Amino acid sequence: MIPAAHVSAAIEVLNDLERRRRPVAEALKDWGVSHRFAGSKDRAAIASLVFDALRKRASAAWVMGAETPRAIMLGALREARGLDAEAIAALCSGEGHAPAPLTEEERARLETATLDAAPDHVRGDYPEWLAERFAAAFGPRAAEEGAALSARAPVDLRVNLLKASREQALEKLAHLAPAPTPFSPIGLRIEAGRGRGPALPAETAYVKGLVEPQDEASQLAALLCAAAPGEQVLDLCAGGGGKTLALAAQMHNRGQIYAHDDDGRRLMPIHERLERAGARNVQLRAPRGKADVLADIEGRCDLVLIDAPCTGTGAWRRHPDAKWRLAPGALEMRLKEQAALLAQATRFVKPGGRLVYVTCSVLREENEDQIATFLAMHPNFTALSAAEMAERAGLPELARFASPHGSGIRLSPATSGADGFYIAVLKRILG
Ligand SMILES: C[S@@+](CC[C@H](N)C(=O)[O-])C[C@H]1O[C@@H](n2cnc3c(N)ncnc32)[C@H](O)[C@@H]1O
Repeated sequence: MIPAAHVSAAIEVLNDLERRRRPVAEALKDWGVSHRFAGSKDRAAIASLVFDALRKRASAAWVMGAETPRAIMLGALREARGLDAEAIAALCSGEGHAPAPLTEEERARLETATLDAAPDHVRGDYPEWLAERFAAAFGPRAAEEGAALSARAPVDLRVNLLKASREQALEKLAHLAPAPTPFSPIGLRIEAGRGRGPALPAETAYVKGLVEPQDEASQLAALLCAAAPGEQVLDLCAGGGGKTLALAAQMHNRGQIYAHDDDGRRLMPIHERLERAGARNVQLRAPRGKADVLADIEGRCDLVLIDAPCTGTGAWRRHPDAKWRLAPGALEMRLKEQAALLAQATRFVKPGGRLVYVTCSVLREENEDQIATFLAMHPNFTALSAAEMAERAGLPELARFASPHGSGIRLSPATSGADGFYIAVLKRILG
């Protein structure tokens, strides 16, 4: 397929998404099934165009003065890919499988339209219903933060210290040109290209468990738990085990991690990941009907981690379709789940122990506000300052990311180059 045909195919997929309102991965898969002549490189090129269009949907539509899939794709070629009107016109020749030629208006808009008068949610490419919440979280930097959340994410890897040092992993992956991550002392970063990312599952360093894909912010969230060898740790929302594995390495396989999730299916990948990583201090505690599978660790944990279900607004670089599918009802639901999890977690923290609350959301309601409400209702817990959190983790430079809205640390692509994350460390007062 020629590049112009990729653009036509991307417009088709965007049409499908608009009509059927379903996840982008499903729409791309179906397109591949019904166009079997397209090879894997073509499919990757089309996916990349669709993702760019979703990243820049609002600004592209503003530039083009229309919200049709074609308008969004054309606008995104300019906004996400930096193509000028001439280059876009060359793609839209109308010949063969190329998109129809540009109309006069389309061409004029691509040549002259600007975002100067656009509201923040358009310049920052986030849904209008979140405009007030972004303003509350970021003030005058809302558009800048949104724009950073709509850029491509690099591929970050966490080096598994159970198996290798960062220097050794760097050497083994030298052909991918990784660089050390700026804040995580155990991270490697492979900058985002336009095509498919590195084929990690085929890398020996991955197969042998020397590295795990994990965004730097997620690595830092685990590091801020400051789990020590020998501790008793409950990972209450362990999911696929990203943080569990990071904690196991931090603890040098000593002590015990109990990995739980109320959706047992989510825990399934953990077995294979633990094996590959050589993590040996993890007990899975999957739900078993009505049984209280965590009863024996009540009041015994040095650390309880809540990697909470959230809106995922901080991870939009990786899931650009999710931002347009997110609905106010989902936020309400996540807020209730988070409050319930915080209350539930208190049962397991021993006096003097820590409760670490993490989200990949940038919204205050899910972060600082949630913690403020919790603290007001639980006077036996107190929040560590950002400086204390950073110091305890041996990462004093993270203190600069102290939240301006309350306790905890806030990371975001615009400020730290990593995904949007919020981390609060609460301590249970002795006695
Ligand atoms: C952000 S994900 C966890 C990601 C995981 N910790 C990692 O690092 O890969 C949130 C998880 O919380 C789980 N969850 C939601 N409500 C829960 C509850 N009430 N109790 C335990 N887990 C819950 C979800 O099933 C989901 O797997």
